[in-house]
Amino acid sequence: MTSDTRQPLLDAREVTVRFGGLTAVDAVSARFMPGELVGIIGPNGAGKTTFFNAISGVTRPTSGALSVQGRELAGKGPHRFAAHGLARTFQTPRTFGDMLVRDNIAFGLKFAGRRRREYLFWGDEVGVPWVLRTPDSILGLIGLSEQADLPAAAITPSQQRLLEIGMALATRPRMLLLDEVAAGLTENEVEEMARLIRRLRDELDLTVVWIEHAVTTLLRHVERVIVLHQGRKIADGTPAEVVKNAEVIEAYLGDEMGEAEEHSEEETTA
Ligand SMILES: Nc1ncnc2c1ncn2[C@@H]1O[C@H](COP(=O)(O)OP(=O)(O)OP(=O)(O)O)[C@@H](O)[C@H]1O
Repeated sequence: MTSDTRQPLLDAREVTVRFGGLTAVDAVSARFMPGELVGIIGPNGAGKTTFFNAISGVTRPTSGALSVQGRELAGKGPHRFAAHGLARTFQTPRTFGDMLVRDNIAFGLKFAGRRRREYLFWGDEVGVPWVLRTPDSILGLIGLSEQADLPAAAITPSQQRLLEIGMALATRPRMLLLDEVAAGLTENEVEEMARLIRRLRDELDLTVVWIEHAVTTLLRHVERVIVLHQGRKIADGTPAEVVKNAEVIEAYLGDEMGEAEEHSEEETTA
């Protein structure tokens, strides 16, 4: 891999999270550069969500360092991470069911509006990309315009996931952490979701980190993938590199990886 001398948007160094005697995340280091689309995979219980929780301030790491755009944030709460441009989704969408879809987005925008001036990445309101300015423009971006006036509880599970992404975008982040946003979706919906994620990254110049169980889909859409196993990072590279990694095959073998390899070969020969 070529070395990148720019400042990472997020730099995790030797991050460890222990729950009693269990080490859920074991000295994981990873750098996320501006504009990158990175996947995180690993078997159940590998520590993916716990790592996400650590890098978004939801869980305080037992040890290790975390800097966001050069600012040291390990030990700070989720609001500080959000104020520095991180937004995330959760495995179970956290939308407000009684509120209208549009008002759920407005709630996120209110948070962005309260952010202290020094943390405004777009300089000022005028610099905010137009697609992130109003609830309706955000709903248009994620394809939920027609559902704007429905209570959030009335929309389908796949639309709930889109809404959660919309709420995260409303905070006008620089980095978007997606935790299994394709879980429970049909194959077509998963592909649409993947296309949306790429488009958001491209149009908004976001850094996106995406955990997903649908490994084959993930590997087709990300440029880099990190593999966790028993809390440790066992691989970090392009999808083509990772699917050939002996430790990954051993730890995470399965039809999924074989299938993914076939796809990545198809793509490189296409
Ligand atoms: N709050 C907690 N208290 C105690 N143990 C926890 C807690 N959260 C996670 N764990 C444990 O930490 C380990 C890593 O869990 P984590 O949810 O991060 O894995 P994961 O890779 O996201 O798994 P999955 O793919 O099933 O979502 C597991 O053994 C889990 O049981």
